[in-house]
Amino acid sequence: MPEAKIAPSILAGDFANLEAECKRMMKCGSDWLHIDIMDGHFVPNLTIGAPVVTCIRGKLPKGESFFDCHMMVSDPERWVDDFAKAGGDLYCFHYEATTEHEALIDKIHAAGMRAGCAIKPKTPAAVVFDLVPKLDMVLVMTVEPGFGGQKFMKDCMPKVEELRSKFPDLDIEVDGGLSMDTIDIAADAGANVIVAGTGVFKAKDPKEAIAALRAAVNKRQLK
Ligand SMILES: O=C(CO)[C@@H](O)[C@H](O)COP(=O)(O)O
Ligand SMILES: [Fe+2]
Repeated sequence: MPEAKIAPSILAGDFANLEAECKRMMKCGSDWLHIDIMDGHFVPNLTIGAPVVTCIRGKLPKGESFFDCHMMVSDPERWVDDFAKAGGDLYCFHYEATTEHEALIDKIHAAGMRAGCAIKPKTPAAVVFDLVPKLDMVLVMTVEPGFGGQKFMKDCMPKVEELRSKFPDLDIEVDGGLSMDTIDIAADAGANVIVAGTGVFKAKDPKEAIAALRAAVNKRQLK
């Protein structure tokens, strides 16, 4: 299993102080910053677009911080070049949002980003099997996408187990409701990239929370 990566979701941070919030998470030991892009169409919520990511990137140089862009958008092809220019490192589109998966992955790679594919709770893991050789990451959603602060859906874990047993070296991300109460279940299933919004930003000590999430994933790797 690849190494643990902890990716705080800045959706749970203070949007009026994004620079400070991102830097705070980096100081607290985060590996990646998870940036939730919602278009009010693919999901019933609106967040930010490439102009805001460009501004954050201006404050956090490329190479020093990794932007994991979770694209909850219809027509994901449309934003690839904008997010590459904005400084995105990984462009994770939703399987459900397109029919041209391979072409989209090629486009993301041609733009210089890693390519991820996310599946919603009701989408079976098998849809991505043939895409995995081209993908850098699969994201198994553990809530219905659209909002932070929802309850972790344990019934998505068989999909993580299925993916991990078929693809031992794949980065498998889980997103939604991850905290110290749920991390062991996700880590045992085989997830190694952990998104946590509420679980980190609202923790008494975010640094401790990030370290504890990482320790839980690493403990599973030793089993
Ligand atoms: O993509 C999403 C929600 O759609 C997530 O990234 C959430 O923002 C994670 O927040 P918590 O569930 O950890 O509070
Ligand atoms: Fe997300």
